[in-house]
Amino acid sequence: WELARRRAAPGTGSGRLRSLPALPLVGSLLQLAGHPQLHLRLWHLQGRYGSLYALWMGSHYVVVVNSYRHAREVLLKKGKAFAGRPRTVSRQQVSGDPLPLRHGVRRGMLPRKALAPGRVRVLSPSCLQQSNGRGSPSLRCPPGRILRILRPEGARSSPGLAASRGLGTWGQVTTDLLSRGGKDIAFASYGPLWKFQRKLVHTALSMFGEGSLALERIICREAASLCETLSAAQDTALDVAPELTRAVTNVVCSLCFNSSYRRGDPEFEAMLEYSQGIVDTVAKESLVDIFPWLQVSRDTGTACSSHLGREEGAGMCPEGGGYLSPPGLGGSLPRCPTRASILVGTERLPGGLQRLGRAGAPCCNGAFLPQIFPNKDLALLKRCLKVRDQLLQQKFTEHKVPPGPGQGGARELWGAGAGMEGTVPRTAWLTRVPWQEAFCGDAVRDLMDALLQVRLSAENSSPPAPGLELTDDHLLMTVGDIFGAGVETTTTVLKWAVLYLLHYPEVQRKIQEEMDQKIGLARHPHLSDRPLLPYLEATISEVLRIRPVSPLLIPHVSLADTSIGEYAIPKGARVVINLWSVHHDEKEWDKPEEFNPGRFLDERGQHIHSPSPSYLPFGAGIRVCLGEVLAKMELFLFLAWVLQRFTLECPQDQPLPSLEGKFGVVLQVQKFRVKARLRDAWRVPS
Ligand code: HEM
Repeated sequence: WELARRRAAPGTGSGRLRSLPALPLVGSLLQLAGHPQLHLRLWHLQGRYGSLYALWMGSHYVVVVNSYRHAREVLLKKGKAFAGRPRTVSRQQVSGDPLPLRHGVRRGMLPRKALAPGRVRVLSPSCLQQSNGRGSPSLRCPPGRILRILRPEGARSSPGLAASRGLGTWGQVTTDLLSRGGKDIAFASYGPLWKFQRKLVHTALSMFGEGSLALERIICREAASLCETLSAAQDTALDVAPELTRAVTNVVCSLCFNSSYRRGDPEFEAMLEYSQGIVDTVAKESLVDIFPWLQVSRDTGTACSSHLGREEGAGMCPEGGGYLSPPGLGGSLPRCPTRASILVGTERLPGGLQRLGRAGAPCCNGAFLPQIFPNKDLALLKRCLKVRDQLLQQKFTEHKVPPGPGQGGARELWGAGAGMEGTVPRTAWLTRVPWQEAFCGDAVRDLMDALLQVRLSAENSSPPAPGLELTDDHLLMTVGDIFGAGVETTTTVLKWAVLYLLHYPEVQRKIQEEMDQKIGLARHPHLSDRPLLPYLEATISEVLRIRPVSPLLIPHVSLADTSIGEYAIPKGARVVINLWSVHHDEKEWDKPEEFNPGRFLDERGQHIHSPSPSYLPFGAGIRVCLGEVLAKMELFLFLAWVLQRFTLECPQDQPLPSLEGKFGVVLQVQKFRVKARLRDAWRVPS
């Protein structure tokens, strides 16, 4: 206990934010422990610390925002200053100076073969220790080659020091794995590349989706298929979760890959499984995120596109901690004794330079602490990501090589479903036919095509725009993001909506009455019916309020010294917006615990409006959800189609399912079954 101390929050006097007590190393973990619902714990803590307070997650300084006033300041007024995301590694280009070494060997003692050009090399932490803090760690390489070592942002020396400074930006191991170190949109740091990716997806979404009849047709096709399934399972207790997931997945799949799944497709089953694994493990502020050195590297590396399929370049995959053996190298890579290798093969740099080395992302964290604690969550996540990456890679390759006349494209070459249970197809064939030649940019059918086309035009324009270099990883992670962010969120909101309709049959009746009056039975609902169905719209809004699918948004990070209210917020602080608190604030909402769609309607019940500005289900400002329009289209059409035909009921022999969520990367619904009864008007008279 003598070691116990209160860490001082930054700022002075009245400008100092109240902070939960914190112990060295573990931070405020003891105050948060034992409560699986982090958003509720943070909500309750307001009683003692006020609506804006700080805490320590291990060495991370975290500011918790529980009120709309402060959320608005973070997201809207100072959106740019708070637009960062937690990161594990940063890219630091090497200068030419020798690496200052604290322990271990000096530069001259590095194995010579490790620096030989054109060779794959793996340096182990035992021979290369971290910098002692004097600038970027660097090594002088043979001419024309650059050795690059990545370190966590802000980590100047040891994690201990970072912790004592209090603002260590030791990052989210799980989200870094998920996004290959932030090469996606959701977890990428604010910067020109992130802006570029966001703009690309935004344009592609408007091209293929939002507002276009094509997307409405896709959603309606899936809604019809969902209704068929409900019809076939009529009067039995059905787990609707996989059906809703399939419907939403198919919309996103059509958008991203111009393809969809039938019921029972093994690829779809694999996808369901890996998605659940990711939801169960990512971004729960699990121990491995707080203490990255808790992870164990195993040989379960995920396929990293920048190394797969290249004749040159191989080594340890940064994401998975495993080794990749590319064609020609025969898998005979040296192993790092501590399995925390940091260097991998070569990578092209603009200007013909070759870059050697890539951090074993979270594996090394620049700290090279012994990795001795097994971590089940992490192992599960890596397994799931491996499957996801194989799938993404397969789709990616298919898009690069579209089917020629009489060909089934890449899928035919490798066989349908290839890659899911086996290994990712090697790209030896691709190296013979450069994708740039095979890719048919004229027929842009989906998001993947659109991204490839941008990439192609960027490659053709010389010199490439600085800082806007889209690698294969960026493309894959961007599409992966749309999948990750687009499927789980929308499906979860649909599940919550069904659950609330079971609890509130009078709400369901009112929606159906409204539909009967305004649409009738002679036609299907369309998007243009939205203004005609305000009660359905209000119900969707109330579901999004009472059970925000992303109760803590995605953590933001301050990019400069700034402030919230009168409190100083230092650069690098993580800012968590507790959307649960914002949506359940009694000062903003009348009886916030009550499910009452009517609160979103005007006095005449004909127009939808929010009674309080304290409503941010999609976030706001610079980092606002990219799929808000698409998600709202899906929620409206799926619910309208189902409720036009079916009445949803709780199976007689079962109690009403719980309305309590399970905190995770989304606020999950507990498993439940539902009976979909065909409404009388739809029954064919016998
Ligand atoms: C009902 C469904 C959805 C809800 C409630 C939702 C909510 C959110 C929230 C709260 C954020 C975080 C904002 C922040 O950190 O400040 C977010 C980010 C994001 N969402 Fe959604 N989302 C939904 C559906 C979608 C869909 C369908 C897509 C894709 C088409 C999507 C793509 C994204 C992306 C890419 C981000 C990251 C934006 C960035 O960091 O710049 N979301 N979403």
